[in-house]
Amino acid sequence: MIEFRNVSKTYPNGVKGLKNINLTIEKGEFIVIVGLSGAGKSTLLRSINRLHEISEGEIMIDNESITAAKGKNLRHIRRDIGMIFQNFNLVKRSTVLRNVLSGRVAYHNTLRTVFGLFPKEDVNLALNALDRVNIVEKAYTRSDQLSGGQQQRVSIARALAQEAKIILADEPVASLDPLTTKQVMDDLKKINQELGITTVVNLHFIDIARQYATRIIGLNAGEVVFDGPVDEATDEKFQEIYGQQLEKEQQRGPIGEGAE
Ligand SMILES: Nc1ncnc2c1ncn2[C@@H]1O[C@H](COP(=O)(O)OP(=O)(O)OP(=O)(O)O)[C@@H](O)[C@H]1O
Repeated sequence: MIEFRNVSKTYPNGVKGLKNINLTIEKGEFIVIVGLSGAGKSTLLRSINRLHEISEGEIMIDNESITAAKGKNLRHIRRDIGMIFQNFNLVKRSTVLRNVLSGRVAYHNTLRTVFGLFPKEDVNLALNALDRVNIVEKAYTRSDQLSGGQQQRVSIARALAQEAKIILADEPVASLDPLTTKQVMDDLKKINQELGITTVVNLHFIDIARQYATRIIGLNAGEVVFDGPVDEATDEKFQEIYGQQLEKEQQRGPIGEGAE
């Protein structure tokens, strides 16, 4: 469970990224956060694992305050949280397997992992993770030889190898075409359903959000302006919330059918 308690974030230049956010995200939910550019989606997502520090309030992960956590305790809470980025964040010159194994780093002492000495169980875990996202045959390929969609699947496998209980995905499909978008979103949904991993995804596009989310949270200017199930997140509702701002944003069409 992730809990935001009166969370605000003010950037050093005075911009308010988040304004008094109160939210509870239950285990196993698939949350999509939507909002226009600058609404605060990244700030909210990245505050969960403290990639961004909040200015006020507290964030609880399974009833433990990550806001107050330090040192080993903080590392342990973070170990349970996998992160997926728009640009994949892979070591491009390393093999796929090595990138996935990096999800195990937090479980071992540094020296061992610097030399790539992962136990056999970790290698099996990494290969299983790659199998789950259907690219195990790429395990020994250099990451920069993969397509964007495949690289994003490697980053999902890395979060699986990490044995994350929560996955945060910050615009995971923003650099991908519609077909690959579907494959990556399907993978995220599959692991959410099969493994019960709580998933929080930032997306720019409401129609993709509606296809995958169990609950949609809408942000505007750092505030929660919508929080509800998919069937309440209608075009009319979003028109009412975002009004003319929405019309200026390009809406992406539905994801193509027939992808694997
Ligand atoms: N490092 C920073 N310093 C100052 N202001 C920032 C910083 N990062 C973000 N902001 C501001 O905080 C607000 C929220 O930004 P954030 O990146 O969270 O929005 P977003 O919804 O993720 O937008 P996008 O979809 O464009 O990524 C914006 O007004 C942004 O300009």
